[in-house]
Amino acid sequence: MPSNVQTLEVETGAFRVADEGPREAPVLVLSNSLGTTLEMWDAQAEVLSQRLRVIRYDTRGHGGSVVSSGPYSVSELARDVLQILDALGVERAAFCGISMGGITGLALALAAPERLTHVVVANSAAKIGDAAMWRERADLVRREGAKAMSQLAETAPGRWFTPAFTAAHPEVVQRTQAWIANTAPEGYAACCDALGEADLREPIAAIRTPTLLIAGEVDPTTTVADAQFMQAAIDGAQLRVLPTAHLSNVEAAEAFTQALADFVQPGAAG
Ligand SMILES: O=C(O)CC1=CCC(=O)O1
Repeated sequence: MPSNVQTLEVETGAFRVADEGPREAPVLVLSNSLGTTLEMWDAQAEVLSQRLRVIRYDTRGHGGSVVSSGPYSVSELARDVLQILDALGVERAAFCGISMGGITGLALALAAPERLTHVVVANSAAKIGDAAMWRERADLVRREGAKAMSQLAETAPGRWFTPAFTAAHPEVVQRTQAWIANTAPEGYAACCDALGEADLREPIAAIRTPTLLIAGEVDPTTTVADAQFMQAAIDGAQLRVLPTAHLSNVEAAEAFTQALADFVQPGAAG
């Protein structure tokens, strides 16, 4: 469970932020995936906030953060991160994002490399899916509202987890389904707009921030091949593949936390 949760009012809106761990420690920012909230990072925050200052936030359109009307863009999502860091007086941080959070990390590493010590891009891609699919999903959610969010929640386990994990951990899976079911339709749709428009396949070659890519072996959405493409494009990027589907930080929480700690600050996971 997150502690020290606050609503931060910044120029670009109000953001629900949890800020945990020693004030003077190096900072790690955690950024959620589409249809989830900062609670998705509970397992990582619990361990890593022993030695790092862990700042997590609900992405625009999600959880308790601002739901402005769309379309959003990944540049806008990256700008929100900078506003949050500015408001908290943080000059430089390591950034770890999953899926939508991962492509936000790529945009951040391109727009403001001087603010990042490391970037971890999990279960993501330089281009996620295709524009037509995201347009269809955004249209459906805008048309059907809460009914579409319930449908997306019902089908989420098939995208997010392996069948074995879903069968073994129904209570964890149900908790994640509640996040998406409760996401504001316009916030969700506006993030789909951002994903449909984002194509960083060429720009990422300019990234010089130390980069770790994490992929899920059987992720149906952002594949190992997507991660290998990024690894080939980004100088020195490392790649870890975990035995998971899309939400690798939930499905393989311990291994994910260890990989993140080993990269950002060896010893931070004990
Ligand atoms: O479709 C999903 O739910 C998976 C996903 C795609 C982008 C993201 O952040 O999550």
